Amino acid sequence: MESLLTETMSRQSFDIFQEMKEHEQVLFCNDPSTGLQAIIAIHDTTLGPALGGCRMYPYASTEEALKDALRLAKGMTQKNAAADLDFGGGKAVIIGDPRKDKTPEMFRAFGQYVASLNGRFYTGTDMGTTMDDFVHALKETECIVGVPEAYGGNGDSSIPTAQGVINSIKAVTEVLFGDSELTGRTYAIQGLGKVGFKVAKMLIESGNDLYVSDIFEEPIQAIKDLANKHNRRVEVLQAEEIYKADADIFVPCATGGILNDETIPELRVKAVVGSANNQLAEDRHGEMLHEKGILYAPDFIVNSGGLIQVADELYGGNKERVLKKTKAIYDAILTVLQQSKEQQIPTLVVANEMCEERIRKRTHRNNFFVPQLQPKWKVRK
Ligand SMILES: NC(=O)C1=CN([C@@H]2O[C@H](COP(=O)(O)OP(=O)(O)OC[C@H]3O[C@@H](n4cnc5c(N)ncnc54)[C@H](O)[C@@H]3O)[C@@H](O)[C@H]2O)C=CC1
Ligand SMILES: O=C(O)CCC(=O)C(=O)O
Repeated sequence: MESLLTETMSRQSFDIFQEMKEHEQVLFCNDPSTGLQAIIAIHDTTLGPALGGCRMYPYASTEEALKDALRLAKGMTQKNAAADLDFGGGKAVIIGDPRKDKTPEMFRAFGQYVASLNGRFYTGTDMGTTMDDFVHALKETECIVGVPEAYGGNGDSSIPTAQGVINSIKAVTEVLFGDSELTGRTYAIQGLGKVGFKVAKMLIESGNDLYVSDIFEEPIQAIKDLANKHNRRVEVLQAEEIYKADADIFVPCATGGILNDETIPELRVKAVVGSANNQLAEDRHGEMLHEKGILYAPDFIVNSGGLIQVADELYGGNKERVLKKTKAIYDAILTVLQQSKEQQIPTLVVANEMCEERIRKRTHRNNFFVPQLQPKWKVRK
């Protein structure tokens, strides 16, 4: 907080309300006793309480963390609308190194801040956090999702997220090659974490060789071991080399902003389909991919499997319902790709319009007066 204020004062150009633009609320959480420094961003609650995961990342500055939280929260409004869920967009970021700085107390403190929002924000895992972290937060608030099955939840949300990525790859191969076969294509996977590793595993088990990259050695070793067991080959690329991989499909499953002015000219793939949130550095990069003839499957549809599962948890949890909705990601991606082809416009434009239309229609429903609900003030009958 202090560093944000210092930055704000020293750089006249930084205006927090300008940064927030259309966001409803931002909560800065500072708990020196546990070392917690977090930002909760709520973008839009027109469709319902905000729902979105919590990322832990060693941000270089508070400004960088704030920008990430704001952008991720906005993406959740789109993702909830795209998946036809009655929730709004929000996201949290914890500033710190997930490999060194986590403690149970930190997540309990985080849980208290979530509780203070009194049902305006539900959260769970994202990059750098796991279900175990949120078991601590759950002691302070019920507004936690992606809860382990042993605690009555739907369990690991990265499983349906990975399944949604696979379903999206099938839709893309249908458009590229005329069938939805996973086998016989080449894939370049960036990031072998909770989602990326599962995607890589499914692709190896379907008989594919892979290009992969990660910044840590353990997941690389684990995927090599798995590939060996299945007689498949994994070629490990340095972080920056993954963009130049001679593959059919690039599967980004790590950080955002990786499709930008520097990387797009390097891409040799036919399509980009991955779980990473906010893959496009800016919307105009969707256009750049379109002009280059690279199919871009919009991230907020591709990676909506986890959200579908955690939202379902709040309605009592039903695995069949989740599976059915996760399968529908295939149809949604296929529709976006087909419309983009027919209308000769970028896939992002089609997907954004689809979300805006849903929000417009549902905003109208939310405005409808329901007589059983008590008005906030006393009204004569
Ligand atoms: N977990 C989920 O269910 C969902 C995740 N996502 C998004 O998918 C992405 C991955 O999420 P998780 O797998 O949960 O995160 P994770 O933290 O479990 O894994 C991320 C992996 O990426 C690696 N990595 C980080 N920077 C890298 C770089 N520059 N190059 C290569 N590898 C790098 C990390 O070492 C780690 O292995 C994130 O953008 C997240 O927001 C989106 C929807 C749901
Ligand atoms: O997948 C989750 O656990 C929460 C949903 C989310 O934050 C996301 O889709 O980015």
